[in-house]
Formats: sequence, structure tokens, C-alpha cells
Amino acid sequence: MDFFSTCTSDSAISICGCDSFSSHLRIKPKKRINPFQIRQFSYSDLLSSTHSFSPDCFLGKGSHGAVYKVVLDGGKLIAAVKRTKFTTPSPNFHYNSCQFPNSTPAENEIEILSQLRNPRIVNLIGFCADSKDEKLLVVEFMPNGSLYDLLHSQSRPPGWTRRLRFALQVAKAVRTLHTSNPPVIHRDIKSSNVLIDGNLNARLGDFGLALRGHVEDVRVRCTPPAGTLGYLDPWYLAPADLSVKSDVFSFGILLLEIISGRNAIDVHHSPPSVVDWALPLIKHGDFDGLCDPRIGSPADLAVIRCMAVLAAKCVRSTVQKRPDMAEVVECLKAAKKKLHVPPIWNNLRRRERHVENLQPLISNFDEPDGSDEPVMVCRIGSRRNRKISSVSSTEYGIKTNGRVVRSRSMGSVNDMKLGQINFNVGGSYYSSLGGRRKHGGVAVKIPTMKLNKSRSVGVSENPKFVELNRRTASFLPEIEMSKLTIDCDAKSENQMLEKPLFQK
Ligand SMILES: Nc1ncnc2c1ncn2[C@@H]1O[C@H](COP(=O)(O)OP(=O)(O)OP(=O)(O)O)[C@@H](O)[C@H]1O
Repeated sequence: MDFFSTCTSDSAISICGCDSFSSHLRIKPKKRINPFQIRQFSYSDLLSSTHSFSPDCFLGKGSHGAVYKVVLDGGKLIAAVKRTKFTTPSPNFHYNSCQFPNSTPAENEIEILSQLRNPRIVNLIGFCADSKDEKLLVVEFMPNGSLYDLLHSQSRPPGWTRRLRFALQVAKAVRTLHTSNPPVIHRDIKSSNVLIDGNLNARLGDFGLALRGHVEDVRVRCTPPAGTLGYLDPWYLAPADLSVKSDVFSFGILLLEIISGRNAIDVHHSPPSVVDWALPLIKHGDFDGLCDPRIGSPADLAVIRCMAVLAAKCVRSTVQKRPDMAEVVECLKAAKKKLHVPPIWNNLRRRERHVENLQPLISNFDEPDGSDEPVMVCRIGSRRNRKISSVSSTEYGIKTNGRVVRSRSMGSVNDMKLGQINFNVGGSYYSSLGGRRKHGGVAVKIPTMKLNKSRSVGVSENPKFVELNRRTASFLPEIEMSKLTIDCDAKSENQMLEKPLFQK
């Protein structure tokens, strides 16, 4: 079904606004519920307003097409046009992210966004249906680039206040999607899909892979897995595996990226996967070593502990044990409060840490979700002892002509070369380096990918990839995340910080 042929701007309006409904029933609505209109633009208008899609208006390029800045309505409306060309899929790979076989990401995005309006997302303004060889989406213009650009730019990395604010804003956006009826699962949460608006607020964009519906709905159950490697939940192997918790996994990866400034997958580091690298640090309580070395840790390390443990919970292998986005939001709010603790308290905590650095302390704390198995936690690491695995700033991205180029962390399935790939069989994720690994005495041999820009991909349409994912998943053991805790409330925080001191 072609969205453009079946859904005109009028029908889109009728879905979104309450006007037509209320006038039909002759009932005066008590309150207008954010009426908004999806506009239909003519191709000639968009062409002239972008000077024939000139390089001056070019904003960026994604896996589905290019994005241009456009000035419309005589200068009153500044927007971004996403231009998606019709392409013939390769015989090995069918990009089939959407509910219907003929539906493209652009059509899918219109279908989803025409029923959503939220200040935390990049909202749809309209579309253009009169171009034969491409589809054009007009969305809100985000003048401050993407979160990816901000995090990985070498000039001025954002500080902790902004990082935490961005994380909370994205979490709120995802919570809104998950709590809408029917729920929307974004399926492509990553830093390059988080855009920064004119007020320096983070907005979630790119709904090309999103799915709207309950997990038991036919359309959801028939849609093959898709996403971006590095952020994609490795337990999402078949359509039936999809749940809102897949988004929670991707959010966990994003959170680790926000804390550490490291790419989701960076082949210049060992281990390349941010999860592989971060989880041991979190387990050993080395929250200092986790922080982006360009900005160091915040005055109160409890903020990082809160964020890091939350991220670890989000990437848990037991899908049901991952928090939902409402819990994530609450935890990040608690972390934000800690960031704004009056300086006197921060000073006290700093002194407390100083004592700890002299004599590293081990503390026990309880797992909040039932397991009361005592955990040995090496508490707060010294900054001087920061792990070598901390990423040096020169390795975040390649700077060319003043523009930060996204690090080429991994390949799309289009670039997949069958050879060897190494999925991490010991954790809740996989990495994309070739080779063999042993797990339980069994060598796992999996194909290699040619590494390329981090791009959204349809995954399980490739039969080889489906098979590969299945075989790998059968080796994936339950990650030992039960020893981690989200300690956001002041009580447990005090227990973590103070109990060992008093025990001495
Ligand atoms: N609404 C917007 N306002 C301003 N710039 C935008 C907007 N949307 C996208 N861009 C820019 O265009 C680039 C490409 O965006 P697009 O969503 O097509 O791809 P992507 O998210 O980078 O990659 P992928 O398609 O693999 O998800 C973004 O990185 C961003 O810099």
C-alpha cells in the first residue's frame, strides 16, 4: 500500500486534529487537543526554495537519503527536507523496515509522525507527493546538529549538565512513544537520530524504522528486525522478539555513549564495543574511568554511578529485567538532582572520596530487584589511576575541513562480506570484528563485516544474517547483571558512600 496514494494530506489532518470529528458529532470540544495539520508541499516549491537542492542547503546524509534546509512561506518557515530516492534493493538485501512490503521509510515516517506531536521529537510539518522518483518529507529544522556531532566533536564537548539534560530529554521522548496508544517502538535510537533544536533541547528524530502497534499486532509481528548495529538489541532476532525493551537496550547504549564520549562501536579501541568496555568498569565501580576524559568526572561521582548503572540495566540480557522508560526517566531525574546538590555537600563528598582514594574501599549493597547476593564493589577509582581504555580525544572522530565526520564504526548489511564476524558471546551485545571466540568450549565462527559508517539497516531480511544471529544467540549466556543496582534514592546512595567509612 502506498501511503502517498492512499493518505492525502486531508486524511492525515483528519487523523491528527479533533476538528472534523467534533463538527461531525456537533459536540463542542471542551479543549482543543493540539490540533496540527500535515501540509502538502509542491515539488516545485521545495525545489526553488532549496535552489534545486544545492550544496549550500545540504544538512547531512543518512542511509535513506539526504537532508536539506528549506525556507518556505516567504521566509516564515525554516524546515528540513528529507529526500529519499527510490532505489532497487540488492538481491541479497531487502530493506523492509515497514509494515507493508511497498512502504518506504519515508512513508512509514509520515504514517507514524502524522499521529504524534511532541516537543521532544522532531515533528513532521508536511510532505511532497508529486515527485515521481523520490519522496520528500518536511520536518522541523534542528539548527544545532545531532547529539552525535556534539558528543564526538573535538572542539567543545558538552559538560555534565547538558549531557544529563539530553539523556533525560531523549528518555522522555521514548517514554512518550512507549506510552502512546498504540505504542510506538522507535527501533533506531542512536546519537545521530537525536537532534538539537534552537533552544539546545534534544529531540528524537528519524522514525523511518519505527513501528506503531501492540507487539501482538499482525503488522508488528510481520516486520523483520531492523536497526543500527551497535545499538541494536541482540535479543531482537525475529519479529516476535520485538518489544519496547529493544528501545530500552538502544537507549542504554546511547547513555554509555553520553557518559563516555565513546562510539557505540569503535574499531580503534579494544574492546570495540562500548558495552564490552564499560560493563567491567561499572561492575568494579570504576565510574571515574567511565567518564569522557575530555571533561572528567562531575564533582559528585554518584551522578555517574546512577547513569552508568542505569545504562547497565538497560542492556541486560534478560529483556524483562530491563527497566521501562518511565523508570529510566525517574532515575535520570534523580541523577539530575544530584548534579545540583549545593556545593557544600559536593565538597563533603569530595573529601569523602579523597579518603577513599587513599584506601580503596569495598562495599556491599543489595540488588534492588530481589537478589540480595552481596556484591564486591571497588568503590571510587582515582582519576590518576584512570584506565588506559579511556578514550583519547583524538580518536572520537576524524575532522575534515572543520566538520566532524562520523567515525566509521560498523557496516550496514549492504556492506556485509561473508567471512568472519565476532559476536560477543559473553555479554549482552555483539561486536563486529572478525574472528573466532570460544564459549563453553565451543568455537563460534561468524561472518565479518566490512566496517563502514554507522547506519540504520534492515537486518533479518538477509537470510545469512538471520541464521548468524540465531546461531550466535544460542551461545549468548545470561549476562551477570544481577550484581548491579540502580541506586538513585538518597538512602541507598548514603549506604553506598557512607557505610564503609563508618565501618572502618
Ligand atoms: N530536522 C533536521 N534538522 C537539521 N538537520 C537534520 C535534520 N534531520 C537530519 N539532519 C541532518 O542530516 C543528517 C542525516 O540525517 P538522517 O536522519 O537522514 O540520517 P542519519 O540519522 O544520520 O543516519 P541513518 O539514516 O543511518 O539513521 C543528520 O545526521 C543531521 O545532521
